[in-house]
Amino acid sequence: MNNIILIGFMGCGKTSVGIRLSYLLKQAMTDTDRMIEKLSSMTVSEIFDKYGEEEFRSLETDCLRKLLQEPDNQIISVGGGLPMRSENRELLKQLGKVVYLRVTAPTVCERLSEDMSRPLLQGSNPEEKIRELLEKRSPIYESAADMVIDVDGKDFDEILDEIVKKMEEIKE
Ligand SMILES: Nc1ncnc2c1ncn2[C@@H]1O[C@H](COP(=O)(O)OP(=O)(O)O)[C@@H](O)[C@H]1O
Ligand SMILES: O=C(O)C1=C[C@@H](OP(=O)(O)O)[C@@H](O)[C@H](O)C1
Ligand SMILES: [Mg+2]
Repeated sequence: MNNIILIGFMGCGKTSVGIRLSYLLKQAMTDTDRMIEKLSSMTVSEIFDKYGEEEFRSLETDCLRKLLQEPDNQIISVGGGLPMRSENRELLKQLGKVVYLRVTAPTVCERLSEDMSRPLLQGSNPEEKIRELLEKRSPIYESAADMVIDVDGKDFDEILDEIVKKMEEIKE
């Protein structure tokens, strides 16, 4: 399929870049977190609290299977942990081109230190958790990606420009 899928760590900008890319390219947009919240009538935090992370991961897999049945040419932003399941990485490949928005820990800390909506960062030492998780996940994001965009210090327009240019390059 020809979707564009945005992956990367929490706070790298998947959802906000996805919205802007969808507007720029005039393509529909789906965010898997929002899709799960809509289908379950619960927030991501409520799902983690009530059913735990594994159940949330299964809902993410369900989302990808549903997206395979939906119209093509969408922008899809996924949750930061979704590519950790190998089954999900296979589904992402089938769905389209995977764009990894690569971010460093200091930028994530700056953006998310006050944020209460990400259950995995609600412990006593979010900075340490961010560094730990980022180190563990980075090689997996890289292995799942068709292209990598470094996002630190870049504004949305710069990131969109890079994505569009690199998409054209890999089409040729
Ligand atoms: N390139 C950027 N420049 C400035 N702020 C950004 C950038 N990308 C994301 N943000 C901000 O960081 C926060 C997290 O972004 P979000 O799109 O929710 O990330 P993700 O979906 O990857 O977790 C939001 O407040 C968003 O506005
Ligand atoms: O990295 C993760 O495991 C998660 C990332 C979140 O999405 P964002 O990456 O959009 O913040 C959301 O899916 C959930 O809180 C778990
Ligand atoms: Mg998001």
